Amino acid sequence: MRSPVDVSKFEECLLDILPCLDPRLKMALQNMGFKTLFPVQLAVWQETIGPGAFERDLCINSPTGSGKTLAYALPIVQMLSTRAVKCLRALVVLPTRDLALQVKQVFAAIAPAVGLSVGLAVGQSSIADEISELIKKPEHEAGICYDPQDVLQELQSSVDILVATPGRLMDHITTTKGFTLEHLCYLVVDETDRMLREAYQSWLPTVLKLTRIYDENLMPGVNNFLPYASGSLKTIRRWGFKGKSYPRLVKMVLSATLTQDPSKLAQLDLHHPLFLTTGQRRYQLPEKLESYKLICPSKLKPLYLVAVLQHLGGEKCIVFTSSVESTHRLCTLLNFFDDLKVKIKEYSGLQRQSIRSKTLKAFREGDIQVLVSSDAMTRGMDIEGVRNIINYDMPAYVKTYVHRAGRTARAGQTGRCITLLRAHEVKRFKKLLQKADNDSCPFYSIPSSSVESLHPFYLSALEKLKETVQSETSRKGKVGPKFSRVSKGEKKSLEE
Ligand SMILES: Nc1ncnc2c1ncn2[C@@H]1O[C@H](COP(=O)(O)OP(=O)(O)OP(=O)(O)O)[C@@H](O)[C@H]1O
Repeated sequence: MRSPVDVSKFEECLLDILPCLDPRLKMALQNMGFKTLFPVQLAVWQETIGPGAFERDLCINSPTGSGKTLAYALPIVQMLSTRAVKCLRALVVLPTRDLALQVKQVFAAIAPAVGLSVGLAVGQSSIADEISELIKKPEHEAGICYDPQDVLQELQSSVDILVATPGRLMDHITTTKGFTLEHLCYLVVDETDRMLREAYQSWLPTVLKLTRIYDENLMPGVNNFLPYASGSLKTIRRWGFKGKSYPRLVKMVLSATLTQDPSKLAQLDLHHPLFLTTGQRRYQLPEKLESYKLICPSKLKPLYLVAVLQHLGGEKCIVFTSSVESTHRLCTLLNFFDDLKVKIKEYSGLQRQSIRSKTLKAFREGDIQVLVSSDAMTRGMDIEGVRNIINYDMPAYVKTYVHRAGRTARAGQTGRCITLLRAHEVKRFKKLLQKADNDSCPFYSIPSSSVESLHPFYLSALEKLKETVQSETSRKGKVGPKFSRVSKGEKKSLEE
């Protein structure tokens, strides 16, 4: 960790000259429209398929939109392409369903080219449906009675690679017959700093325990986690160097704001971790991102926002607020501005997953131009064509700024991030940006006439909002609108 690899020293590399790339994967990448590997992808390739040969665990800190997903997906798929027997060998864990779905799509674009299958465990469908996707049952002849124990022995994984959220992963670990991590070779923890912050039913210690040596004398109780880990195929892990088990579970941990705190990283039990980072700073903004600030009086913030949206003229845009409540209220209010000729929807952790997925699809396809979002959208989401980010509420931490702003200016594209500030926030915002090595944040200017002309519409929109809030309140029975029954703790995690 003390001698990091500087990813900024790497250049993009043409697929044609990338050493050792399986030609089937090259074709799959070309079908995705990719001609080169990005610097972080080349750096990881060197440490995995290249001379590094997966000998060390990798900690990858690289800006948003720099292509971290393919950086880990490609070497894993290439390594597994020679596997003889299908079983679960790679596990990728992410904090949210939408993010897991996105990562699964990247794997699904390359893995079938070499005969590998990818599964998803996120709770999007019923557990029964998910199990039938993940576990293959033996085919038996009708009319013959089989010993249930034998049937259990024959359950097999239908997937080689699994992309999961921690909650559903734990469900499968504890209850799904035939689901085993015994053969796992690769573990990826994406958005690591976010994943380490929450214990999620001890998913990480459980996964690590299940991938070490199963020796009841040395680890009493380990078999309690393995009620159904059976099957005729066995992966024998032995004691290796310094008491580590062999074959070793290779780990890759990544984020655009990866922690370097050893006490936090220690939870991952990394093997000679190698740190790959871009430049000197922990917080790095995308090269072609332009940051702007817009100072406005507190009461007139919605007006300034409407003026900015008009100014952007229907370009795809995400507006971030600080909570699920303000997301809902702001989105409702914006929709009362009749002459704002853009389609606006909300996206927050408080909505049902089906609604969120529908909104996301419409936004991806361009049927919605503006998404008002809580921090549920902050991390990882990759949506083509988002050219603008607006921080309606100033982010409290530089990390939040980095992830929010990082929804634009991805993959070398340009993008802008406009932050609405009240006068007293300006100084704090400047300090926050300095942590991301950004001293240049000019004022975003909109003609005062465009704000003034909105006043009459604003008053009537506010009136309508008041009525809506009242009717939502009475419909829900009690205090506030639809969030009234969510506890403070729950709200915090929903906002993430
Ligand atoms: N080699 C490549 N050539 C062209 N485009 C690429 C390549 N690799 C990745 N991309 C594109 O770059 C975009 C960003 O990739 P990805 O989502 O993996 O970034 P990230 O570093 O994980 O970002 P974040 O930190 O926000 O999660 C995606 O749209 C992806 O399709």
